[in-house]
Amino acid sequence: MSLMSVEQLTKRYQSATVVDHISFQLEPGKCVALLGPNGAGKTTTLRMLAGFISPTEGEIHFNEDQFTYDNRHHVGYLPQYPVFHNWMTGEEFLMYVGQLAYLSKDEAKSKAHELLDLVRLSDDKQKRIGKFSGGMKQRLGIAQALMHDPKLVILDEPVSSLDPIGRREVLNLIRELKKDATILFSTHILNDAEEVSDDILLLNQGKLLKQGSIEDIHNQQDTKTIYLAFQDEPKFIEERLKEIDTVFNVTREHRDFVVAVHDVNDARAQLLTMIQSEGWALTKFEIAKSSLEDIFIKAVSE
Ligand SMILES: Nc1ncnc2c1ncn2[C@@H]1O[C@H](COP(=O)(O)OP(=O)(O)OP(=O)(O)O)[C@@H](O)[C@H]1O
Repeated sequence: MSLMSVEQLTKRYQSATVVDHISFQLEPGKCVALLGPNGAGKTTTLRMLAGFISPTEGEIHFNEDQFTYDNRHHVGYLPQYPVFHNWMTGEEFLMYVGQLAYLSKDEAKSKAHELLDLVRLSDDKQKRIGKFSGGMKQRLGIAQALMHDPKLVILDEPVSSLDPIGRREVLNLIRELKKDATILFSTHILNDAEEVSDDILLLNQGKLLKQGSIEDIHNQQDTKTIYLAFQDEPKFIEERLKEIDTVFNVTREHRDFVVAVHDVNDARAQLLTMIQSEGWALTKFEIAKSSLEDIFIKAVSE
């Protein structure tokens, strides 16, 4: 059963529709990347899901069997530009956030220590936040989003402003968090999405262009390429490969035959059957994936 269902979610500002009837479900335990170019509507979507702004139309439901009241109790949120009290220490800040979430002082202290440990800031817990690096602040921001044990953790561009080291630290942390929580994070860095997320939502001009697992989205591409190489080049190989229905083009790249196909699963089965029955000595069989960047650019430009 899904953790959250979003139906026809829409946000209009005056005449501008910035989120346009988007529908999707978030499955528990998944890490989902919300992708889209600048101005696509990512922050607006995340702020509606977190309960900070109201939709103009549409609905957001948490699984009703588990939750019955205000969604905000179940969502932890890291804004794109988090603001801290720089004169506080990391520990003080987390305890303050915990008390705002109705934890007792003792509960807040113990949760703060647990999370400082998780985000690897225990050694810096007495340091003023003003002296933190960008990566440390972002990790503290993630810790504050977890203080009330939310079911869903929403992170708005958690790595975009960080240097490579800070980025790596936060990506590692997301990878760890996804063992226990459902995570939805926005980014326009496609490698990051590919590296840590299970599913993606691709938003452009307020519309959801693609959604699903990264693997499914790769597989949905219209065409695919399979690279083949053989120990000894079989005779009339190009003509023979073109006999397969789903193969629509064969070209050469050095020793490789580059086989363009419509349906990769079909092509794999038929190519391997042909190669085996002909006894051709195969030395390479490689399915080239379109990168997420290719898919993103194609979807947005269409
Ligand atoms: N309060 C508002 N009033 C009017 N327009 C708004 C408001 N908030 C956002 N917008 C507009 O909605 C559109 C989507 O903005 P949003 O911040 O959600 O995009 P985004 O995908 O998060 O972009 P970025 O990657 O640049 O942060 C933009 O055109 C923005 O100008």
